[in-house]
Amino acid sequence: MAAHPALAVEGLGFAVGGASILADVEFGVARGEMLGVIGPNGAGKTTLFNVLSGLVRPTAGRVLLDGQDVTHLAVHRRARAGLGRTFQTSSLFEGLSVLENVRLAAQARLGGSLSVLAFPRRHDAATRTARERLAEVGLAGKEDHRSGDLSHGDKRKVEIAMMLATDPSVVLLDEPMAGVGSGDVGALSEVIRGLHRDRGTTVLMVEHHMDVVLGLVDRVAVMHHGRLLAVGTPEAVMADSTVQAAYLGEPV
Ligand SMILES: Nc1ncnc2c1ncn2[C@@H]1O[C@H](COP(=O)(O)OP(=O)(O)OP(=O)(O)O)[C@@H](O)[C@H]1O
Repeated sequence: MAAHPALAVEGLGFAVGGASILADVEFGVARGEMLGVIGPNGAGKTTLFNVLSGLVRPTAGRVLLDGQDVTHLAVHRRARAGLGRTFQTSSLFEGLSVLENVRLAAQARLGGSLSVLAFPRRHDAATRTARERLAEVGLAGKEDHRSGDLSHGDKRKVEIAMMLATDPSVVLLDEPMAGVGSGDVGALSEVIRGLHRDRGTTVLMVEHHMDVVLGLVDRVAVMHHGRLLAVGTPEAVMADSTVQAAYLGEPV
């Protein structure tokens, strides 16, 4: 058992204009664990992810990555420390091929010298990484497709491959099933399951498809009005009367 959770938040709060958007949010995610974050619309899930990834600075509390306080680190420095993120809306360059999109992410990771001599080697290494990550998400054979022509499900897989190309140890998936056709949900769920099972990546996932979340995660955190209502196994959380009350009138 590692000494520190892979990711933890302590006393997290975010207030703006007198409104409390997040308050006293506190939980830890163990290395290799998959945690789902659920809650009714407006509960604060996206804000929480924005605070975790560094897009939003909390007004109280701390974010710890492998025990290290990253609360004041900028997005790119957090990414370099091993935190990956996908967004609710697509972040692909639609006019580029599938391979080119993932290669760009891999190149960003490899970074380094801009020397003309070093460039071809880095380009080759990035291409190799991109092909491997695409195979991992089940897109081998689609490398040359134009990204904009893909189904929503395949676009999501490209985004996951891009994130994997940066070699993250903790990933934040923000509504990975948003806009994905029902026929693609199963395949995408398997890709997410693979992140966790095959790579041992620590995963936090916000997702509205309750059956998807409950079928994938080890534990669920339920948010309501900016607070953490409950954290536990899917069975325990869904049996919790306060959670049921929060969802009253909403399909669970
Ligand atoms: N910077 C901000 N200024 C003012 N209000 C904000 C700000 N950020 C978020 N909010 C408000 O905080 C609440 C929580 O928003 P958030 O998007 O985090 O919820 P959510 O759980 O992700 O909702 P959804 O499920 O609809 O995506 C909303 O009422 C939102 O309007």
